[in-house]
Amino acid sequence: MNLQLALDRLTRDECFQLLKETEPYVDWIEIGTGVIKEYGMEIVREVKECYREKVIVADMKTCDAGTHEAIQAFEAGADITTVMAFSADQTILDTLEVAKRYNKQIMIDLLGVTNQNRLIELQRLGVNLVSLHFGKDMQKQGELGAEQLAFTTGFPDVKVAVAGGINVTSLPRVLKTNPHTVIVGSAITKADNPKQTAAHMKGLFN
Ligand SMILES: O=C(CO)[C@H](O)[C@H](O)COP(=O)(O)O
Repeated sequence: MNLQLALDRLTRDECFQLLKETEPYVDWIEIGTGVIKEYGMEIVREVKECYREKVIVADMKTCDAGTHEAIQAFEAGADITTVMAFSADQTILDTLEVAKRYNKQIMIDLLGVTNQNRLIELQRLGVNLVSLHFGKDMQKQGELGAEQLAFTTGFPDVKVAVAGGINVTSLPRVLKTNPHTVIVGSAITKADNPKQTAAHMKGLFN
């Protein structure tokens, strides 16, 4: 099981300071969508250069122009780039094709998808990595519940990453569902002691 640290709503310096402190406990590093919007692909390139042994996830949240955006992410050094599940099938197919060409991966973000039929379709298109994502704004009205966590049950061939306000309290409940990857952002990045929090959370994986 991987711990993916999501770097969102942070400056470049904050990203690198957080990585310096938490790197031993983190398996995958996500450059958040807002951080990419602020600093462009250059920050993906810089993080990969500093952390070559880590899996770098560029949270591009691509929903169109899939070929172009997947190439942008992989050329910058991302190992995985994200694509929204509601995108046209052609976008999903195009990004999968680019990933194959670069020997990299696509993570499909299920934000807003409530019908399992889309997951069936995605699997048929060749998708094998998804993120079960309870969005930042949805978190204002609740938290990732058992119903959302059960959404990918019955898809043993699909690797599932789980995201959305996961903290020290909710992590044990998430871990019980045996996800491939747990994505944690603010619980670590906004913690008084990010290093201690990352170490504690990673410790719960064992
Ligand atoms: O994709 C994201 C926001 O769009 C975040 O990466 C994801 O929600 C994890 O962050 P947090 O733990 O703060 O919710």
